[in-house]
Amino acid sequence: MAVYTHLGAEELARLIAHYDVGELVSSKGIAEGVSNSNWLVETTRGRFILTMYERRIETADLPFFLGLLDHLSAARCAVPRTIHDRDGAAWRMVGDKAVALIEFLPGVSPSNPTPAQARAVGVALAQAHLAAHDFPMARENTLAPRDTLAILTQCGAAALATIDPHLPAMLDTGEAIVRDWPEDLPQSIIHSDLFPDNVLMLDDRVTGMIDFYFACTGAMAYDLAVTHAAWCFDDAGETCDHALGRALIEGYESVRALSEPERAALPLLAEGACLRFIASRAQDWLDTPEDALVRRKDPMDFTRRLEFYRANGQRAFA
Ligand SMILES: Nc1ncnc2c1ncn2[C@@H]1O[C@H](COP(=O)(O)OP(=O)(O)OP(=O)(O)O)[C@@H](O)[C@H]1O
Ligand SMILES: N[C@@H](CCO)C(=O)O
Repeated sequence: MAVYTHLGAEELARLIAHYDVGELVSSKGIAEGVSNSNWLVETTRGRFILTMYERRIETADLPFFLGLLDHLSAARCAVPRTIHDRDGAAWRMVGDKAVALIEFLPGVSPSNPTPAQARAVGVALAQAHLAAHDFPMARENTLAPRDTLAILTQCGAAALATIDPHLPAMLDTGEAIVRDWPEDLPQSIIHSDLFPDNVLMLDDRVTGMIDFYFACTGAMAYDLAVTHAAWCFDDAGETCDHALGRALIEGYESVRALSEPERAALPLLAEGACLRFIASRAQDWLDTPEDALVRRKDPMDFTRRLEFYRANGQRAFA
């Protein structure tokens, strides 16, 4: 369920007429995703994704997010471009909500990634990091470890314990991560949420990295660590698939070699990545009623990953 707003046929046709994309033929709400409303729109000229920004995304950030898509796709990265309207605008308002028309890319998100697919994702991520170097805009990471620790602190130990008795321990672990966090690693614009469901693939080829709505200025090795945590475990985070991890990093380094400090920092960066998903999932869990239509994501899937990185250090990446 991710169509929060009803868009009538006439309203949609009027909206599409602002773009040079032919006439509206059909439209279908897309079930996947939880943050925005998305439609697959077909016109006489092709297929497009129409996104309506519902919550969490500030309109003031849209020039950054949509400009980044255009910048990366112009550099031939596997990223959809934004379709601009006849006046050149990357987004329009429908009532009080911003909407953007995005290039449709073929492909499906892998549910059981193979090493060849993980390698291809590593390549695509490194290409995006290099291509984003000359993107002229910046955006602060609002989910850095100190922010995510603040989210957990705000939830409070008692509320966290209602999710799982082991969750409050993450408050102390989070303190340690914040204390040791490296601030001087090489930076670019990073995706920072490159889970398999944000990657479209055809066989072993990445056809699209999507959902750049957490993209920000940050350490490139942190983005690789996020991707490792997101791709290389079973859903519950109980087992790390080292072959996937090796393939991911090998693919990344085939385009951009990691420096020694980046390699040395990977375990801690991965802990910070886990902390970020523990915090956002815990907050969403507490904010979402049990009987809501949206399935709540379990923060404990990432406490297990975090503990794995803590216990294994560099061995997690061998
Ligand atoms: N450019 C695209 N080309 C093809 N399909 C797309 C594209 N963008 C999005 N989709 C489809 O729409 C679905 C939802 O998109 P997305 O994940 O961006 O939703 P969201 O609500 O913004 O994200 P989330 O809830 O994950 O933060 C994707 O799973 C994918 O199937
Ligand atoms: N990809 C994230 C959701 C976006 O913050 C998760 O799985 O928790």
